Amino acid sequence: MDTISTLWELDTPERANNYPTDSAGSPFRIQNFIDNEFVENTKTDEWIDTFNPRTGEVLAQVHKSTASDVDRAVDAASRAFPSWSRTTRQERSEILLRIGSILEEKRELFAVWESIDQGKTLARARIEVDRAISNFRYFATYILHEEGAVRFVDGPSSTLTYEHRSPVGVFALISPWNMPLYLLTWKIAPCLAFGCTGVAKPSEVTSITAFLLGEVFRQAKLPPGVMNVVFGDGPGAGSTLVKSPRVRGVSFTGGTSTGIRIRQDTVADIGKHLSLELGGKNPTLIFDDVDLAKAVPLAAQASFENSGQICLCGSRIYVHRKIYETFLSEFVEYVQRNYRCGETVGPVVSRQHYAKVRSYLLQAQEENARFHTGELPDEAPQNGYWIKPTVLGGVRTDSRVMREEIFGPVVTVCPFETEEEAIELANDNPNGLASVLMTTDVSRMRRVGERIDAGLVWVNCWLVRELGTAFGGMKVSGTGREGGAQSRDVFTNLRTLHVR
Ligand SMILES: NC(=O)C1=CN([C@@H]2O[C@H](COP(=O)(O)OP(=O)(O)OC[C@H]3O[C@@H](n4cnc5c(N)ncnc54)[C@H](O)[C@@H]3O)[C@@H](O)[C@H]2O)C=CC1
Ligand SMILES: O=C(O)/C=C/C=C(\O)C(=O)O
Repeated sequence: MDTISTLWELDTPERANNYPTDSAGSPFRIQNFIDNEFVENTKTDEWIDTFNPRTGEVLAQVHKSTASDVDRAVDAASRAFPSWSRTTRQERSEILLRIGSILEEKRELFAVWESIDQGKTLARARIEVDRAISNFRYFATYILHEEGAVRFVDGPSSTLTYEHRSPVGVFALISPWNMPLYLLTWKIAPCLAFGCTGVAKPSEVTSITAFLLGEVFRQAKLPPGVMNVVFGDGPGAGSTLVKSPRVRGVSFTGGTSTGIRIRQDTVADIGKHLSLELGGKNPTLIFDDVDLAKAVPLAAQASFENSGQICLCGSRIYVHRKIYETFLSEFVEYVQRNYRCGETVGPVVSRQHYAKVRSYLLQAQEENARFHTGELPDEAPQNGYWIKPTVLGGVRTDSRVMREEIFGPVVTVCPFETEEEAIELANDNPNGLASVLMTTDVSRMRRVGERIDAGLVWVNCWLVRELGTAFGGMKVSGTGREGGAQSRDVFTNLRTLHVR
């Protein structure tokens, strides 16, 4: 049996964990999905090892696509575009709904492999598969209810003026390793719904659920070539893909420096659509009127969900001086009790990422920061990439620890005196993705919320997502927005017709 057919049946942790190798003792291999077929490499036979973050052992090997593999996928997407772009909304909607239903039937399969591959808890993985299903269902129905603007212009010009949209063309859909299926489908669903075709390139660190997704497309009878998946590294496959002149748009989620690189690599192709969702160093502001019984769990969840590996996690907590000491002791106690490695907290994703997160903790130690809980992990990870949830105090505002995205289970806590100071501290950072504001004062919600430099301001909540609202960041956190009409703007070209 081929790999995909075997994997398709392994939908419990026990069965999946017992399939690390083929009969020859090698890790199983993840192949490109082009024109609805899982295909062999065209030029080389190079593979990238991926690791189980819980153990550090090799889990699978990912196809290291060459430029000719990428070209083959772009060819397929280009050939499929004319007919896919002419399908009716109803037809596209039905296919997207079928994809959603197959994903729902295979919910446990996807959750089990996402958890093994990325390290996240199974509970977290299930939430993310549900969200992937919603991504398809949301855009499948959005396109059926979309309305355009029409105006009758009186007077000498006397025209009927209306807006018409058409799909842009082939898209590069590039996603990171922290929420692999959830974020890739956030791109694939609108791409298909608005009539574009695509080449998806998931992170080489977590490719398994994207491989399984190919099988979902096949079973849903998505026409060949409409959505292709190439695997491989960023500087190789990813970069070739975004630079291809036949690729008319790029939707990217990942690190800020990679986003800047992609922007540089596409700057001369002026008409290429670009949507970049990048890093965050998000503030959580807690005022003295809050109920700590609610504020403490919310702050902990925003800090440590998915081991802090969500670009929306709150990594800088600022607390009003009046309640600072009480908040800190309750917060630390809550984190120690509820966020435990191996139970409610998974490892970080990779050895490289472990080293990165550790380097910030080392710096914190060298700068005499206080570890209220957590510790500097060993230099070499033992049996997986485990880092304890860590709460730091006394970190200088100009420290790299305070300024840069760590993207791990690490949060800083500092006091503030006034509302004005809280806003200044929140905005004193190059990033501007998300923020949390906790207060019961309704006028403060607006006064402060409307001045925070962040594309998303959650007031007394976190990670509440309504897929029709704009999603994205300010400052170095990105370019453009996605979600509902914003996704439509990414994936379509707009023309205005004046008809006399
Ligand atoms: N959404 C977010 O905010 C995320 C932020 N990060 C941050 O970025 C840091 C680096 O993590 P990486 O895994 O290296 O993220 P990355 O941004 O390099 O990887 C994201 C995706 O981009 C691809 N890629 C890399 N270089 C590319 C290029 N030149 N052209 C086209 N595609 C390219 C990768 O293969 C992957 O699919 C993390 O430590 C973390 O701080 C990482 C993942 C998600
Ligand atoms: O769309 C969401 O709900 C979450 C998005 C998270 C990211 O984009 C990220 O962590 O990179």
